[in-house]
Order: sequence, then structure tokens, then C-alpha cells
Amino acid sequence: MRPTDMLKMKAAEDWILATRHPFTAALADGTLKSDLMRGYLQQDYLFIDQFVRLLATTIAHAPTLADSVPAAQFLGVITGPENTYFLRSFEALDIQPEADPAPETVNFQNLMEEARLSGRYEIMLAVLVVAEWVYLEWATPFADRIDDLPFWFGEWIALHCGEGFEGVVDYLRGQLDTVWDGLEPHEQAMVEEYFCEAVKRERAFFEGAWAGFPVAS
Ligand SMILES: Cc1ncc(CO)c(N)n1
Repeated sequence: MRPTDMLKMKAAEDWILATRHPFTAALADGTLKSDLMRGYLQQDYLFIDQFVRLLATTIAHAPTLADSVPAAQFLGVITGPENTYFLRSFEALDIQPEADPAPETVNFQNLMEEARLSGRYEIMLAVLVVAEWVYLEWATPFADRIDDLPFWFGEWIALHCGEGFEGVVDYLRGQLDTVWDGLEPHEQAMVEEYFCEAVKRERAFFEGAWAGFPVAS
């Protein structure tokens, strides 16, 4: 079994709740209240700020150029099409990008910052694998809805499914799977801790979004 499949199994309970959440079900139905989407996008843009720093540092720790290229290209997607998706959505939904971070956002930002500052490639990967794999899993079953939804729902699904994004998740998992066997048991335990904590914080983020993050205007 791939080490990343084993890690996912360890986090099974939170994983299921994070990837089959009523928030994403409502988003894909097009029934999600605009204010819930507004609050979610403002908080997720704060998530992205730390995510970009983590991904950039992960690139810097890749063992070879070849190992870094897919991550570097993905960084271009986040800071390119995904960033403009956020800016267009803020405009369409008539809100500003800036907001105070909610507790669920702070918790996730802190985990990403800790992973980045750990200087450990496998710890950075553990958090990145969860963030992208959870999103691939919730979004993929809704791929056929993309064209029928307003762009702020449809493009959010489109950014997280399909061949390109599957390739990103497979690459990140491959990096973690490859380094796993060379880790000491205490290092593997640390990876598992970060992995499970990231899944918990993904779930908590959707729960916060579903309860309603305050909307800054
Ligand atoms: C909270 C969260 N997790 C994962 C992703 C996917 O990058 C995202 N945009 N937001």
C-alpha cells in the first residue's frame, strides 16, 4: 500500500467528514447562500497567502530540479488562474478581499507556518498532500455541474478536479511516498501527526464556513 493511502486511512473519520461536507454539496447544487460563499472566499484567500509561502518553501526543499518542476508549475496556477478567480469572485459578489482571519483560518495558517519553518520536506508535503487531495476528492464527483453554475461556484470545482489537478495530487503523494521509507520511525510519526492534524483542520474549516464566517465589507 502506498504510504499516503495508509496515512489517509489513519485519518479516515475526519477525511470522510471533510470530503463529503454539506458546504461543498450546497456549493455544487448552486444552493449555497451567497453570504456563506462570501465568508468562505475571504477566509480561503487568507489560507492561500500561507499556502503560497509553504509551497514555495517546499519547492526550495525538493531533492532535484525534476522533483520541483510540478510544484513550481502548480505555484503558477495558484498565483495565476486561481488568484484571478478569487479577485473576479470578490468583484462579482461585491466584497473586498481583506478580512480578519477566523479562528479556523488561524489554526490552518499556523499549521502551514509550522510545516514551512520545520525545514523538513516530508512535513511540508504532509500538509500539502492533505490540502490538495481533500479538495480533489470533494470536487471530482461534481465535475459534471461546472458549466451549469455561476462561475464563483463552477470554477471553484473546476480548479480542483480534472487531469491537471489529479496530476498535482499524484505528484505530491509520489514525493511523500518516495521519502517515506527513508524516514526514521519518529520522523514517520511526525508526518502522521501533521497529516492527521491537517485533515482535522480541513474539516474544521468547512464546518466554520457552513456555520458562516463573518463577511467583511
Ligand atoms: C482550506 C483549504 N484547503 C485546501 C485548499 C486547496 O488548495 C483550499 N483552497 N483551501
